[in-house]
Amino acid sequence: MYVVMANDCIGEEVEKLAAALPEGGVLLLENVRFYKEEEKNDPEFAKKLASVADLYVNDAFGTAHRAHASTEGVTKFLKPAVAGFLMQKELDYLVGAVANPKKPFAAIVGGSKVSTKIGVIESLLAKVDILILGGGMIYTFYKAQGYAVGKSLVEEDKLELATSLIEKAKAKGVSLLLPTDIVVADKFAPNAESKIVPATAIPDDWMGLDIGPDAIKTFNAALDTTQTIIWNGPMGVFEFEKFAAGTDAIAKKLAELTTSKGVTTIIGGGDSVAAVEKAGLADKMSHISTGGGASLELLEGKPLPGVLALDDA
Ligand SMILES: Nc1ncnc2c1ncn2[C@@H]1O[C@H](COP(=O)(O)OP(=O)(O)O)[C@@H](O)[C@H]1O
Ligand SMILES: O=C(OP(=O)(O)O)[C@H](O)COP(=O)(O)O
Repeated sequence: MYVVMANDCIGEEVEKLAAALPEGGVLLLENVRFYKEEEKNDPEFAKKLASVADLYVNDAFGTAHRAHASTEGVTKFLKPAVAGFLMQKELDYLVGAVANPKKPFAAIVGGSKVSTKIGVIESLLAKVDILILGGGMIYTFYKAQGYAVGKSLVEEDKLELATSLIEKAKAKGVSLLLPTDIVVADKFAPNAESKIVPATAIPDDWMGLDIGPDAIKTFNAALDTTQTIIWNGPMGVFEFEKFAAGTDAIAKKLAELTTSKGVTTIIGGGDSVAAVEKAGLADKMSHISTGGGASLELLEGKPLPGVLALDDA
């Protein structure tokens, strides 16, 4: 196959290379973000990008939440403007499976802070049967319930929100599961001292960095009852080997449920994807999203400008 790369994404050289492209050839352009006009969604820049093409296929799901010149502006100058195969798969899973899931449907939400996941938790609460929480955000939930959390990560200004999310789950009949035990560390370091404690008995001067073995057992038993699972955010500080067990266990469970029971498993981008890839289980899941921010916005129910700009099929 004839593939050629240009040193720019607009201009004379690009025009010449495009004009000389043989049937079936590929012209790869330089990164559009080297121009500030890209992120500003400058119409003149979008027009220049469009000038060498006849139609537009957007397969960059990871940037679909951005209204930039190459994702949104360019669609005003090229028709048809359509989704590529990857974009279609991302939308089928993240919109389709979540809007119309095989039930029971569980969501696992982790990661560092509750503040960055409020939208996704609230949106999923309206759809799931089971909501499993892990990662750094759980200490805000524990503190809101009056537990001592030692030096664990807590967002003091989100305590009321945590209480209201627990109440919302109850009102909607969603089974909200918080870990019953925790792996605590004496410092935030890969070689920290660690021990397993009940979630209700985190000692002063220690911090929770992973979910414990009882929590893993309970979470696994809940996941065994499901048909669809969506996962966003690691269960602990998985970058440190010593605190990766909870995240690895969830990754293994999802892989097993997908292959042996045909459960639909969707990994929603960012660090959870990195964790699944690190565990070598990426090809076992039903869908691994290529967009961190984009998948989160979709799961929050926000429209993506890069998708809205495309023509209906
Ligand atoms: N108990 C914890 N304390 C502090 N940080 C945590 C804890 N559990 C997980 N994290 C951190 O959360 C980060 C991922 O959070 P986030 O960016 O919200 O997830 P994602 O990228 O999957 O959406 C990881 O770097 C991980 O180390
Ligand atoms: O890497 C990307 O997204 P991700 O880190 O959210 O997966 C995309 O390129 C979007 O990046 P941006 O947040 O700089 O627009």
